[in-house]
Order: sequence, then C-alpha cells, then structure tokens
Amino acid sequence: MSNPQNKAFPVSWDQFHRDARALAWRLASSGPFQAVVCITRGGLVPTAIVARELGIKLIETVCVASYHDYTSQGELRVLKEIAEKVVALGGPDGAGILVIDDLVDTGKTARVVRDMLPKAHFATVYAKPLGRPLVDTFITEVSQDTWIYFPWDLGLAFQEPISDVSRG
Ligand SMILES: O=P(O)(O)OC[C@H]1O[C@H](OP(=O)(O)OP(=O)(O)O)[C@H](O)[C@@H]1O
Ligand SMILES: Nc1nc2[nH]cnc2c(=O)[nH]1
Ligand SMILES: [Mg+2]
Repeated sequence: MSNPQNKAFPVSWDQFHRDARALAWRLASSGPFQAVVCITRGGLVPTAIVARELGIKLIETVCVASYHDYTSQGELRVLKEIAEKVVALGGPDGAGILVIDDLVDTGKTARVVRDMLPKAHFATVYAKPLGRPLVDTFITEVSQDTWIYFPWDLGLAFQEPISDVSRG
C-alpha cells in the first residue's frame, strides 16, 4: 500500500455516483458481460451503480480482506471464492465476466482475483500507479501517496476556519 499517505482525497456521495456512472459509460462498449463479480466490500456500491446502468442482474461476490486499520495492509485472505457456476457462465478463464472494485492501490487484491479469472474485464473507479497495470478500465488516477476517503467512511464534521482573525 501507499505509505506515507500525505494527501487526502475525500469523495462525496454525489461525486462517487458520478464517477461510478462514468465507469458504466466507459464499460458499455466493452461488453456484453454475462455477470459481475464484485470484490467486497469496497466493490459493493460501484457494482450496484454499474449493474443498474448496464442492466446486469447476475451478481456474484468474491470476499477479500487485507487492510486492517485503514492504512496498513496485512496478509491478504480470501474469505469467499467465486462460485463455479458463475465462472462457467463466461468463456474460458472468465472471458465475458466483469470484475468490479472501488479502487486499486498496490494491486495485490486485483492480482489475487485476476488469477481466479485471467480473462475477465477488471474495472475500478479509482486507480493508483502501482495497481493501474492490473485494471482494464478505471475513471480517475490519484498519486500513490494519496488516501481515498469514501463517502461510506465519512460524516459531517465542523471545519476550523482557514483564517483565525475572528478569534481576536
Ligand atoms: O490494491 P490493494 O493494495 O490490494 O488495495 C485495494 C483494496 O483495498 C481496499 O479493500 P480492503 O482490503 O480495505 O477491504 P474492504 O473492501 O472491505 O474495505 C479496496 O476496496 C480494494 O479492494
Ligand atoms: N478507503 C481506502 N481504502 C484503501 N485501500 C487501499 N488503498 C485505499 C485508499 O486509498 N482508500
Ligand atoms: Mg476492498
């Protein structure tokens, strides 16, 4: 993963919806896709948006855990594999299957899932340089030392004014 994480890239619900919809537009000409494989949990929201736009109703999950305290990546564990009958829907090696995640950072998660479905189309909303070669389609690239804050991890909070003149 990216370390140190100097820069913050907070994403609102509106912006995420726009970016995920832009991903769907970009993917529309790469299909047709037989099914979506969603990498949980981060892939759940973009999968819902893309599947709605592309009219895909067959959705499978692959459950991968690696980041334990939001910024440090531990050992990668596959908690749930992709069902064989979903893999069989596509061509050999997952051709015709669309894999979706929210982002690719070091590319470790993408590598593990790519090894399961080498010919699937791999899409993320955001990409960092180390993981970018593993992704077929993405929308926005951020630098490796940026941490992306997703809307489901954020809440409204008071912001200190930029200038302190009002405090006398
Ligand atoms: O390219 P990498 O360095 O492997 O990092 C990318 C992965 O990290 C995040 O998932 P995380 O493991 O934090 O779990 P979550 O999706 O459940 O939040 C993100 O959703 C990607 O799946
Ligand atoms: N939320 C979030 N999860 C990550 N997992 C790996 N990189 C990131 C990131 O930049 N933001
Ligand atoms: Mg994830």
